[in-house]
Amino acid sequence: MSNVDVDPDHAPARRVAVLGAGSWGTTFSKILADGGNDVALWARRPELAREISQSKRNSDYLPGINLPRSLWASDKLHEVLEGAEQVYLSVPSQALRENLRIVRELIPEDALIVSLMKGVEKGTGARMSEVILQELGVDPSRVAVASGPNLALEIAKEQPTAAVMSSASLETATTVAVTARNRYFRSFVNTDVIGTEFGGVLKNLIAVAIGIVDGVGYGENTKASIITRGLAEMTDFSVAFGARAETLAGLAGLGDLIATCESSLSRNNTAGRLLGQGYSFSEVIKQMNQTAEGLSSVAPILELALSKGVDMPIVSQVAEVLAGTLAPRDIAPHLTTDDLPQGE
Ligand SMILES: NC(=O)C1=CN([C@@H]2O[C@H](COP(=O)(O)OP(=O)(O)OC[C@H]3O[C@@H](n4cnc5c(N)ncnc54)[C@H](O)[C@@H]3O)[C@@H](O)[C@H]2O)C=CC1
Ligand SMILES: O=C(CO)COP(=O)(O)O
Repeated sequence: MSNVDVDPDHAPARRVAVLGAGSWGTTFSKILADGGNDVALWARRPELAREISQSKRNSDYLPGINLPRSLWASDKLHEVLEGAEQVYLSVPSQALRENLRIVRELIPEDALIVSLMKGVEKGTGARMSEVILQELGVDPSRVAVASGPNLALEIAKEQPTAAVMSSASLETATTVAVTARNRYFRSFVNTDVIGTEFGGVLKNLIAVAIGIVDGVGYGENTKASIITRGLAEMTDFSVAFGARAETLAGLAGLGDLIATCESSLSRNNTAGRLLGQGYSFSEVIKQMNQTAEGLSSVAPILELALSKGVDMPIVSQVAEVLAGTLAPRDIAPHLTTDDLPQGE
C-alpha cells in the first residue's frame, strides 16, 4: 500500500509520552500538544526539563521557539510514562537499546510504541522497530514508526509538513496518525515498516554524500546525480529487505531525501560538508553537538547490503571518506564503476 490518508473520525489518544528532549523529541511533543493531546516529555537533564516546563523553551535545541503552554517535561521517567497510551521514542539510535532496558517496566501495558528515530544499530544492523520488538517483547501490531521530510526547526516554526506513520497494523498506524497531526502537520499511513524505516536511514547517508560534494565546491549537476542515483541505491537496498519500491518514492524516501539534501539545517548534510571542507571524521564528531545518525549507520548498512549482495557505490564512497581513504574531491559515485552502469 502507498500512502493512504487517515479517517478523520478516529478519536485521538489524549495522554502521550515522548522520551528524548533533543530537537526532534521536543518538536514532536509540540506537534502532539498542538494536536490537542496531553503530552509529557522526558529530558535527561533536570535543568532542561525545568526550562521546558517553566519557560516553555528548549533554548539548546530549538532557539527562539515558544513551546505550547500545555507541554510539561520531567527528568523522572515514571512521571512521564504514567498513564501514557502512546510512547514516542526520540533518543539517538545507538542509545535506544540501553534506554528501553531502563523503561520497559514503566511502559503501561497496551501502550503503542512509536519510533521517531532514523538510524540502525551498530553491531546488529537492527532497525529501531526491531530493537523495540526485541527489548519490549511486544506484538508488532503495537509498534509504529514515523518518518518523512521533517526537519525539526521548520516544523517547530509551524511550517506545513507531511509525514508517514507506518505499522504492521493499519489500525495502529491510523491511531498514531490521527494523534500526531494538527493544522501544520499532516500524517499519512502505510503498513510498509521496512521501507518507511530504511528510507529515513538511507537518506541520511546520501545527505552526507551531498554535504561532502558541497564542501568540496561541486555544483548542482554533481548533487542531482548523487540524489538520483542515491534514490536508486536506497530503493534497491530496501526492496532487497522486503520493502515496497513505492514507499521509497514517497514521503519517507524521496520526500525526506530532498529535504535533507537541500537543507543547511540537516546535521547529516552539515557533517558531510565539514568532511568535504577537509575536516577529519574525529574533528567532525567534535564539532557536531547534535545527532547526525548517518555517521553511525554507514558501517551497519554496508554490512546489511553485503549480506544481500546489494551494490551501494555512493554509501561505500561515503564510508571511504569517513575512513580517510578517499579524498572528498574524488567522490563521484555515478562515474566510478568499471562496468558500464545500468539504469538512469
Ligand atoms: N532533528 C530532526 O530534524 C529530526 C531527527 N530525527 C531523528 O530523531 C532522533 C533524535 O534526533 P534529534 O532529536 O534530532 O537529536 P538531538 O541530538 O537533537 O537530541 C538527542 C537527544 O537525546 C539525548 N541523548 C543523547 N544520548 C542519550 C542517551 N545515551 N540516552 C538518552 N538520551 C540521550 C540528548 O540529550 C538529546 O536530548 C534521531 O534518530 C534523528 O535521526 C528524525 C526526524 C527529524
Ligand atoms: O531526518 C531529518 C529530516 O527529515 C533530519 O535530518 P538531519 O538528522 O540530517 O538533521
